[in-house]
Amino acid sequence: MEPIIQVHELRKSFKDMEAVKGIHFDVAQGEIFGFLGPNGAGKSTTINMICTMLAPTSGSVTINGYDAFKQKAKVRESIGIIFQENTLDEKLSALENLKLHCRFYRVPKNKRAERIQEVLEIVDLVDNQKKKVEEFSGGMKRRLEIARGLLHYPKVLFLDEPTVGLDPQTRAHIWEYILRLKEKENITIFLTTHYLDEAEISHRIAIMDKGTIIALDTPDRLKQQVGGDVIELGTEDNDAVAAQLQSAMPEAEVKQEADILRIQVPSSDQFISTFLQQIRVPITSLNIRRPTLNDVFLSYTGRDIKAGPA
Ligand SMILES: Nc1ncnc2c1ncn2[C@@H]1O[C@H](COP(=O)(O)OP(=O)(O)OP(=O)(O)O)[C@@H](O)[C@H]1O
Repeated sequence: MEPIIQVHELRKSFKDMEAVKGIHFDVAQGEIFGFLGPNGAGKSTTINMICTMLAPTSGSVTINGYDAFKQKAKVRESIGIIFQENTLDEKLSALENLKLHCRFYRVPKNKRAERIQEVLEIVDLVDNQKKKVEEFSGGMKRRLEIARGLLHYPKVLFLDEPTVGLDPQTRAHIWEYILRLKEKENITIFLTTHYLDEAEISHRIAIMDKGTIIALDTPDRLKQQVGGDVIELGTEDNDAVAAQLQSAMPEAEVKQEADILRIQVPSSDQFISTFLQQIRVPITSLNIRRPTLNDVFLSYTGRDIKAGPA
């Protein structure tokens, strides 16, 4: 089957600043595609081009078989976008918001009522449809936005930080709804998030940095590529231990974080059997674990995903 999104040699310059430097990737139909990167990496610029909102400097994007730069209307019919900021009309009810959007997206008149109830059901808002949006909780507003993004039967849903600012329980619920809709409508999901535990849900993850895609694979394979074990060590003199470690185990990747050393090694065995005993300063904490997506992110970008621009 043809990929639903095909991005080829895509570039964008703002004056002499090249924000996107000739990137390539495909997204398969029905895939959850995670798109990660530190602030300023070029993610929004890329998404805006894919969604027809920004003209590229060069390159091509095909969505659902349509050229994103020559067949904008067709592409817009094929996609739903859930922005970070609330774009609902707070003075209207949920139902009125959805009706308005149906008109805007030209959902056929005879299908509107049925489709509205379908999407309300997916996000569990049937009983609240007559309430004004200003009376909704943050989680309910997000769910309504997701419902609205689905009204016109899009093939691809762009979710930009779908759960930002929500509490963990509401975040978990939003994900239940997103997965439910994936099951019901076999939609492709293009996801950006700064929550790496949420990115785990992706079939594949692309990591963008400084205008290029620096890694693209399944979460498991990305973690395998980082490989080995991650040791988090706190001592009373981290600087001295870091220097000692660099000469004793040159293969170890050592990063100083707030009050710990984050050490990546092919295997923790040697570290435990020899190095740990050589440390002459008191150890305050020790944790050994397998790499997480955050380690993948750190290893590729050199930054924590929650950190600001380099
Ligand atoms: N309209 C614009 N004019 C000039 N420079 C821009 C414009 N839009 C983006 N940039 C620059 O392009 C680079 C990429 O920005 P972009 O917003 O795509 O990054 P991002 O990965 O989405 O970051 P964030 O996670 O913070 O949203 C940044 O250096 C940004 O300052």
